[in-house]
Amino acid sequence: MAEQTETRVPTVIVDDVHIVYRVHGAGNSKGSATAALGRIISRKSSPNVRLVHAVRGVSFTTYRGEAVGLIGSNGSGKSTMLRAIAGLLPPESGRVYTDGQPSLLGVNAALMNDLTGERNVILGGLAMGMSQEEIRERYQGIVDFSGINEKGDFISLPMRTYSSGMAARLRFSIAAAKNHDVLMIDEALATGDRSFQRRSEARIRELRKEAGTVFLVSHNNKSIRDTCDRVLWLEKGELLMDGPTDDVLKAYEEASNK
Ligand SMILES: Nc1ncnc2c1ncn2[C@@H]1O[C@H](COP(=O)(O)OP(=O)(O)OP(=O)(O)O)[C@@H](O)[C@H]1O
Repeated sequence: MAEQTETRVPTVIVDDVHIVYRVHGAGNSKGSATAALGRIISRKSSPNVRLVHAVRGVSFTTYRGEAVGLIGSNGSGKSTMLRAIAGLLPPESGRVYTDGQPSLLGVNAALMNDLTGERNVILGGLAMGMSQEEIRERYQGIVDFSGINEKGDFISLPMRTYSSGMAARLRFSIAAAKNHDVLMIDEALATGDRSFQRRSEARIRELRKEAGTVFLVSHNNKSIRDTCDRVLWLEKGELLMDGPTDDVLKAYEEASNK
């Protein structure tokens, strides 16, 4: 067997990435369907398209076993960056390389509100590529981890009857049931209560040990401090700082207190 080496294995390489949103119908004039069709045929862009340059020339590399926090004020480009890593947004220029398929776990992850929690666990598992067998094996673990049934049999009720915290907990539990190459969590921890936050932080540490890279977007500096060893600070779409958690949070806290 090959000897254990100290080489670091890259999981995500972001190389000078720019991301631009095109917002249609941003002007005052109304757009009709025929006008839009005419523009498609003539290949002219709409006069009312506004460009939002959300990420501006960001580069970094992450490695296996790292937990990386993304911080920055509202609208600084954190969620956009994660969506680009997940392959959901094409960069305007630059490249994103990933080892394996990254999974994005947002508080808005698509679960079906009219279906029961139970059905959503099964659908979520299938969507992540788990087999029926694996889902059956892990089902009880997912429900127990989420704590949804602590106050009664909620798992057999439709998701729309859940509080936003309960729904977020179930989303996290489904996603955390699988070992991910790259797991990205957008504010998921902020919504659970204290004991769930502790459980999910512990699970993030486990996921890290199981070889993946974890990204965490959060406005809660304590969550970042407790889970991440490296932090990227984005501001106005630019990478302002990239370094050890304590150094970056110190600079960030100083800047926000000004
Ligand atoms: N779908 C979209 N269409 C157009 N512009 C968008 C869209 N989503 C985000 N933006 C813009 O891109 C910029 C970055 O937004 P993003 O959501 O990535 O920021 P964020 O750092 O995650 O913010 P927050 O901390 O508030 O969640 C903002 O200027 C925002 O207005």
